[in-house]
Amino acid sequence: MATETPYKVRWGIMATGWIAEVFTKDLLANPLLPGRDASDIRHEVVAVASSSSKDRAAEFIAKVKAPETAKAYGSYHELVADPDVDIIYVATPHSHHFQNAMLALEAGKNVLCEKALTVNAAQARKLVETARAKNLFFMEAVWTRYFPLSVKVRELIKSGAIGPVYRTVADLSIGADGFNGLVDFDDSHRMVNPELAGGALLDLGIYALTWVFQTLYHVQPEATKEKPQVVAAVTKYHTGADEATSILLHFPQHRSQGVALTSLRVASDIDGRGTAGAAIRIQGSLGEIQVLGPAYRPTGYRIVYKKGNGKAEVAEFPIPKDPERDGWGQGMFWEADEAARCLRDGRKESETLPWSESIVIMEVMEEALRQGGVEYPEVITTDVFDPQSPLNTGKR
Ligand SMILES: NC(=O)C1=CN([C@@H]2O[C@H](COP(=O)(O)OP(=O)(O)OC[C@H]3O[C@@H](n4cnc5c(N)ncnc54)[C@H](OP(=O)(O)O)[C@@H]3O)[C@@H](O)[C@H]2O)C=CC1
Ligand SMILES: O=C1OC[C@@H](O)[C@H](O)[C@H]1O
Repeated sequence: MATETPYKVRWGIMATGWIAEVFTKDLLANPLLPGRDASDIRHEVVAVASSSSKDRAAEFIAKVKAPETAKAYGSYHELVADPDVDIIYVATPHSHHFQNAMLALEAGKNVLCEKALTVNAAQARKLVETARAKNLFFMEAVWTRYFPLSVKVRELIKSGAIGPVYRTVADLSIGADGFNGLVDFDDSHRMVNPELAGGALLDLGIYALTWVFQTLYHVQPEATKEKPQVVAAVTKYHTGADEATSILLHFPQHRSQGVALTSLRVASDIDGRGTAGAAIRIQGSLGEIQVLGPAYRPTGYRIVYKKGNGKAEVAEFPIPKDPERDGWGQGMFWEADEAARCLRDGRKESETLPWSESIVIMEVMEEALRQGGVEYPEVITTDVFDPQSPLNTGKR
């Protein structure tokens, strides 16, 4: 039997922080491991750029054990100009995403951009317009959406397994109270620093919204797609960023409601052992799906039926670990595989997280932050692209 030659995608990594490392190691993990079985595509890391220095990019390449042939750049401008790069993974703080993703798109590069996609909806719309005009692939890197578990949950909902879904309650809260009025992040840290678009909602609440959206909005038929009405409660931290945000989402035509919660101080999983119960409950009239584990990296689910006599169906979804790469594997490779397949098939957006849905989610977050009076500086909220913005040149 003839074997298909895998489609090869050449990645350029923009930035060298925490998530850049996690994602790049996932790119380098064996795609054939059971549970992933991606025999049709291959990822290559061909270049890495750091706005700090070329040395930092070189250190990153060595640290993640990328091939020695990978090029190290000391600027984002050099990376986007590299003709050997097919797609750029933007791994800067969300304050930078608009300018950095525009830099790549304007240079004719496909883009996978970390969450939160942008700081506001106007920036997200501008990126989508640019990708469309330039016929480029563009996707928000909400990795959770591409987990086999998420795929299965969406299938269960569409098949009517728990009846019509009327409510989803989802929480991602990390228990980082400092017990001194502060939280466990310095004021300069991107989690709470308004200059880096800090705050619980854009960083963590987006995962709670991901569960509300993929269970209540994504599954709606196209003909009756309905944006939610939004009511939010926001507690501001002394830096001006939100430390806790709770959002009620109402889809009146579909008679459904979502509750998306996030907090830096309390925890979804207070003892780290799941004793507090599922942080995500997808509630239908015949039963409910309880998603286990953190909202960003769920580990399994339990389905409890109304007439189940107390019995629950439980399914676990382990993340494949690569024994040849120090047991590495975080589950970010599934989104990378989706990006690769989109490039191979000439698709410019992923059906799993279409451009229009990323924009609606940004609209919801913008509205919640507006209701809470959270404001960010002009340099990170503008939707005017400036290749020489300090966000692109790294001049901090
Ligand atoms: N999907 C997921 O699970 C996760 C996603 N994220 C997302 O990834 C993005 C980056 O987060 P994370 O990796 O934790 O952040 P880090 O602070 O660890 O890294 C960000 C990198 O961006 C570059 N950068 C450029 N300008 C600045 C600046 N002014 N301040 C700080 N860094 C700058 C730096 O790389 P260099 O100097 O090389 O240019 C830096 O190392 C965020 O949008 C976050 O929401 C984060 C964690 C998990
Ligand atoms: O995206 C994320 O997921 C994991 C969290 O720990 C992290 O703060 C966040 O950025």
